[in-house]
Amino acid sequence: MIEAVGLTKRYGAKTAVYNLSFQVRPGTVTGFLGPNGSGKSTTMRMILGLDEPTSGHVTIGGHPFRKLTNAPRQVGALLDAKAVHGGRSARSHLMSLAQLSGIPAQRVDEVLGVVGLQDVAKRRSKGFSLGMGQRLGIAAALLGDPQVLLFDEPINGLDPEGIHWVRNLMKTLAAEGRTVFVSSHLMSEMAVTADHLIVIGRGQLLADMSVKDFISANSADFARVRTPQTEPQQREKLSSVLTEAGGHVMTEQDGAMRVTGLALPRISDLAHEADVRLWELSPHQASLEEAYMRMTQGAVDYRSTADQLAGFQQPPPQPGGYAEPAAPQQGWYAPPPPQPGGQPPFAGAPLPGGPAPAPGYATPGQAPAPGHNPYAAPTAPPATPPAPAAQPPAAAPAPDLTKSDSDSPEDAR
Ligand SMILES: Nc1ncnc2c1ncn2[C@@H]1O[C@H](COP(=O)(O)OP(=O)(O)OP(=O)(O)O)[C@@H](O)[C@H]1O
Repeated sequence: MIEAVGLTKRYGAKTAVYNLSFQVRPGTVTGFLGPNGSGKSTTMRMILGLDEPTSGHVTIGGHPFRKLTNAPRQVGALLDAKAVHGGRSARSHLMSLAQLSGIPAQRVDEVLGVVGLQDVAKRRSKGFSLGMGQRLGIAAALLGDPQVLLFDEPINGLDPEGIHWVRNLMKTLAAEGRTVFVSSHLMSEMAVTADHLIVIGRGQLLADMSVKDFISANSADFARVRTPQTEPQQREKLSSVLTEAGGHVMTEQDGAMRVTGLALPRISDLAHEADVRLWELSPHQASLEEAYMRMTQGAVDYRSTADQLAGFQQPPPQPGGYAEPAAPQQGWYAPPPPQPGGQPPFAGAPLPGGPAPAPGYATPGQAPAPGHNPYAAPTAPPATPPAPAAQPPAAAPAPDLTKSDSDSPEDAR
């Protein structure tokens, strides 16, 4: 088991990870999710003893990584697939790692087979594609047949077949009782790979829950209902009627109502009885990706200016309910409001910008709901979220045991 307690890492004025506490248990795939720059790699480096926490601590099987005896046999990691001497063949790279840890040569051939690189084992890795490099990195992580495995964005650069393979590999490793901790910024991928999720934003814990709980909290069907924008009293009237009838009504950023607990025909009948005109009544299912984006929207460091203009830069969710928009905006899924002449005002991709986090989640600066994380006692986060670094990150290198001054052809054995 991996256990982090109050883990904090500062690089000068930049707080990369703040007061992070979680457990990663054996026998499950735990997804580590967060937007770019949220602190996933920094956390993984601290787990692997490559970065020293500013405060707090993290252990593997009860011990700090650096205190583990023959660590490569206990913990395997893929942090940076490019941390390979390009002049060496895949086999030679793995052989050098194996020899450093007293692992027999036979195991090198085994893992080459597991990752499907046996036919290119003698080719120099500098000619490898991104996907082949990822496979070689995964082979290196598996070399010591460790009980604990960490993978930082393992599906980067893989084709669909490769992604499918990584997904199954993670599940198989977990089914063997191993602890599997895998980072990603793709909720959709983690939903089909992981059993448990740890979500961070700006270095802070946003959620720690099973994928099952995440799905049940976020996949509910709902109806999107819109009344004429010019007549807000119609919306108020319908909202009261729907609530009285047992529906749950929330207001989306663009002023539409998100209604759960009532079937569409019933909503239509109630609107008709209340003499309220509808501009939209449509069925929807909240997507996991949407829920994840909503959860992390206040914690995204890097965002396209085009996205900001288009409305990604919404105000953070309001505690206890959906934010009331200052002015009607385009919704996530909805077709544009009817225009004179029937022309949509603009065409474009659906825009996030959304409602409050689902129950059980924390907004940045809050601890997640109790019951999900044993450490989730309310904490006092920094008054303002840590600002993005002025400089691009100077990522600490993964341990590269393969560096050599030689780049001779003999290396490609
Ligand atoms: N050595 C360093 N010196 C200064 N700042 C750093 C250093 N390493 C990371 N950071 C900063 O810490 C923050 C977290 O970075 P980290 O690489 O851990 O995020 P991440 O979630 O892994 O991002 P990504 O998904 O883009 O890989 C970033 O703002 C980054 O700029």
